[in-house]
Amino acid sequence: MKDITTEIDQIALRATQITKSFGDTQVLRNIDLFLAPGEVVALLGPSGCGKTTLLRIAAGLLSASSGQMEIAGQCVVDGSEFNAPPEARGIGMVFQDYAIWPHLSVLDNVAFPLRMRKLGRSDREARARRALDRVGLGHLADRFPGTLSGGQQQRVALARAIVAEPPLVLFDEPLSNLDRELREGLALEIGTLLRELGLSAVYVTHDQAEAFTIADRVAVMLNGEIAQIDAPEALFSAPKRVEVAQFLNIGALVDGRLCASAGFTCARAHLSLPSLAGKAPEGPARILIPRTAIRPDPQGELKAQVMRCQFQGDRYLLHLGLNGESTGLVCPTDQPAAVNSHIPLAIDADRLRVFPY
Ligand SMILES: Nc1ncnc2c1ncn2[C@@H]1O[C@H](COP(=O)(O)OP(=O)(O)OP(=O)(O)O)[C@@H](O)[C@H]1O
Repeated sequence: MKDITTEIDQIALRATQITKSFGDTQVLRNIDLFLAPGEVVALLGPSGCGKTTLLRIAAGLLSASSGQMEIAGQCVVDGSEFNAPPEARGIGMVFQDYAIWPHLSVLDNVAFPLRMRKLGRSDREARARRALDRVGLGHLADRFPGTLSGGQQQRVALARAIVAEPPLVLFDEPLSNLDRELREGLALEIGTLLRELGLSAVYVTHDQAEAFTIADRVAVMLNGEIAQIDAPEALFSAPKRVEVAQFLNIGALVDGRLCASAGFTCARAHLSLPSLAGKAPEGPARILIPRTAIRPDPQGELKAQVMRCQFQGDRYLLHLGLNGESTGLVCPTDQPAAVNSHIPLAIDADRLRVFPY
């Protein structure tokens, strides 16, 4: 492997201009990605956007068509010619299907990466027990995987991935085979564990809540590109592209016009927002009204139509539309509202985003 000794402590992963094509189809387009040590980045995107392909290139399970990649200062990918094998990368991996060996005990499964590194038996076992304790499975060390639940098997895979405290752990939709409640709990635990151990990780998921629970930064992948990478709060408050706002379902997108005197107007939605004057060049524009920017107000400037009124036990959630079209806007209330009635909403102009065409 080519050894790049400079910056070894500053880089967990650096991908530069990675591309991947299968035949004539390009599935990754010029991916740049940087992870500092101890950082957790989620790759979030719809099915087919290239998340798993990028992760498999980082794991050494797939070669890139072009570009470079370094892990902990070592070059592991250089164009299509050089692709270091997975075992030479020193990374931990957790997959959707657990990938633990049924013929080995839980303890031996977890100790396996240490055996590959030729550690002595007592040292291996002590470290494997510590890793199992960390994931709450110390009492199951002597059991075999076939006797464990799905959630427990995934904890074994997690313990095995962290036992050698690798410079990078790769997760490929690790929770998607588990039921929702278990998923939420385990996502929180994985996030906490990674932070306690100071491990760097790339975490592939198509579940927003999971990505936001686990990651310091979330890379939204669309159509083979990283459309935006930011902290979860920044993605919501300042999506850089319409497509990112749409994918994250942040709120309603309204098409209209911006002009210097009148601000933003949309005749179809009977909407006029003078405060947006000067926020972007004059001309056709699209604004994003985030869910967090609206609240019911009798004097409100936006008249939204109630498309659905959903009882949620402790409150009602109104699903709102404009001109008979669903918008993605929702509004919690204490009182139910009739479907097709109109409610006035006040808009917090500071939270609006303008996307010029
Ligand atoms: N070995 C392959 N040969 C041809 N095309 C492939 C191959 N592997 C993946 N693809 C295609 O590359 C694209 C990206 O696939 P990838 O599995 O990376 O997507 P993904 O974002 O992880 O989706 P999902 O969330 O459904 O797993 C898809 O269109 C897929 O069909």
